[in-house]
Amino acid sequence: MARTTLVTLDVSPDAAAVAKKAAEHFAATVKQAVAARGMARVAISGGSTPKRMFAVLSQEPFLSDLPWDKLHLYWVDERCVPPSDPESNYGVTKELLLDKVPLPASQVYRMEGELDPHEASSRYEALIRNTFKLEGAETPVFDLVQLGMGDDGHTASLFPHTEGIDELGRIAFANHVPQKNTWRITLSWPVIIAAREVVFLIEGAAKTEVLARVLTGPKDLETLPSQLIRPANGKLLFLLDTAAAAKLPSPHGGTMEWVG
Ligand SMILES: O=C1O[C@H](COP(=O)(O)O)[C@@H](O)[C@H](O)[C@H]1O
Repeated sequence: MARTTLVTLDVSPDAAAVAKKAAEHFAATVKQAVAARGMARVAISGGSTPKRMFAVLSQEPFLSDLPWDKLHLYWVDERCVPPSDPESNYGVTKELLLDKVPLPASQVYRMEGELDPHEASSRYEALIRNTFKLEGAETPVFDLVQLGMGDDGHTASLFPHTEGIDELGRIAFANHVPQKNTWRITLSWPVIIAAREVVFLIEGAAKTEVLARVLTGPKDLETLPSQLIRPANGKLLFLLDTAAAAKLPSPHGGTMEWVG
């Protein structure tokens, strides 16, 4: 059955402005979760896009203003490399954010990219089960999941035409990505869409075409895994720069109904 998602397109003039918006949205969501439930559980992505946001979050006003002691930080996906590798999503976050803010190390839950990917993903699933105190087949509900999108339409480490697109039962799993000749560790899309708040951060001209195809083109989940992200709460936020938004029906921002 087709579902309608209310999509909010928030378009900023450049990448620096997107980073500021993303940091403000992160902070507001964390504070709201802490007020409601006493803690905030956030899953962040890697790649290049969130780097500027990490730098913004590591400075004032966020440095003093965020309830860092109540934040529990997880990852959406990880590359199969040690944390010291420049490709490590955790490593990048550590350098730009974690080393600069008073977030307790015991509340930072990284994916162990240095291990065998199957073992690492099983350990991550167990860690999520334990920290969320899940029972049976319960799905974890993150307060915020931040996503990026590759210029091939992938999100998290759900790449086009990979087996991970069909993974419904796991919380985290190892996905083989033949086009990159590598494995990745990733949350499954049913876990991502169960979050209370899901946001995509997307910028740059390399993403213009693919973003328009994801939001306005025919449904093709195998080719465009980002189309899997239709949150259970029926709403989805895109923080974009003008380059990425250029081929959308409302390139300056607004709302749209995404039916599929
Ligand atoms: O490989 C990845 O790519 C996406 C997008 O990355 P970007 O460099 O284009 O921002 C990212 O969201 C994902 O977490 C990452 O592992």
